Amino acid sequence: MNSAPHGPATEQVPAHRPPTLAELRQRALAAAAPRTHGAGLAIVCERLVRIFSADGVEVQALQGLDLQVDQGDLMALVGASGSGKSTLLNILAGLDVPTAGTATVAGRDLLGMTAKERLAYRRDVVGFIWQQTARNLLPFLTIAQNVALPMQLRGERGGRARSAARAARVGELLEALGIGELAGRRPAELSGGQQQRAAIAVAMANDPAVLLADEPTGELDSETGAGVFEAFRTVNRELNATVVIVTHDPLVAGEVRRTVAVRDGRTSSEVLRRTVTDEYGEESVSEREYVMLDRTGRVQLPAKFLEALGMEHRVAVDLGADHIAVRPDGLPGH
Ligand SMILES: Nc1ncnc2c1ncn2[C@@H]1O[C@H](COP(=O)(O)OP(=O)(O)OP(=O)(O)O)[C@@H](O)[C@H]1O
Repeated sequence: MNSAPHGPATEQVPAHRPPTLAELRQRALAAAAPRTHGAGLAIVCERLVRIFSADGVEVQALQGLDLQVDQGDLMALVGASGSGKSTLLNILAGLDVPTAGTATVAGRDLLGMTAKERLAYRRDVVGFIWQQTARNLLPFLTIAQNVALPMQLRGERGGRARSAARAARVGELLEALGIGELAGRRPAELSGGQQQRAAIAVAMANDPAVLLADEPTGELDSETGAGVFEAFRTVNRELNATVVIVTHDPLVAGEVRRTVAVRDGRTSSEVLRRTVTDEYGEESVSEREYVMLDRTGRVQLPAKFLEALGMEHRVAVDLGADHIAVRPDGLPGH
């Protein structure tokens, strides 16, 4: 998991001697120092809770979710149906407000915004792409007009120079997404994949810091979906957007550097991928699985690991020099 800088680092005191007064003072100062919380991070969620009440029944869609996303990251959020992915995405998009916890996107505190600030946040700081292709674009406007609309809604005056700059931005975005020649068409005259790429252009119109997408390839066949995913890669790489994609699509989840799994309203595990080059210059992708460690020291071990070793109820833990070993209870010698 990514670590956020939490104030000045303190020196570790060897276990065999008690800390000196100077060391204790240094620790106290470090603890009291203002936290550079969120520096270099596009998204920070801590103990995020969202409770829905429907027909007198309470549903805890998010149950203390923690998530940090680096600026410039391209990541996938996966998880079973009902695990809380869309609830999280709606909160990050400013469409819903959490019941408790903290959520910060591009330095904006999502719990402390006025209605006016929330509107500006949704227009300027985040871009959102829905699964339903028809929901992302206004059917009676051309693709170019759809992309220009968020810029016009900013309401900045500036006459001809401003209009020319907007038109140039529309052209650049459509070219970058490979649909420049479709600028004059209406959404119904585009394929599903082209509509989603146009939706990405609309979401990027005001140059948001974060792009959020809820199952953007869900209605597309895998080849078209791969093209749309490539468009996300382009805006991430060339337009510096941090991209978070909720997906069931194994193709998308397998292609991003980081995949975070949500289970029962919490982030439960994640996979980080990096390309490694061996001594013969051959490139391969190395994958490593991580689990979240919460403030009280709880970790949720991957179900497939527990099943593989038949672990349940109680496990034996041992402290090693640089690791903690978790073994099935009742192994001989443990
Ligand atoms: N507006 C709402 N009112 C009541 N309950 C809700 C509401 N929105 C979501 N829920 C509940 O919250 C839980 C999480 O739902 P959410 O849509 O976030 O899951 P999800 O992981 O996105 O699922 P899916 O993959 O099926 O879209 C579910 O139990 C859902 O029924």
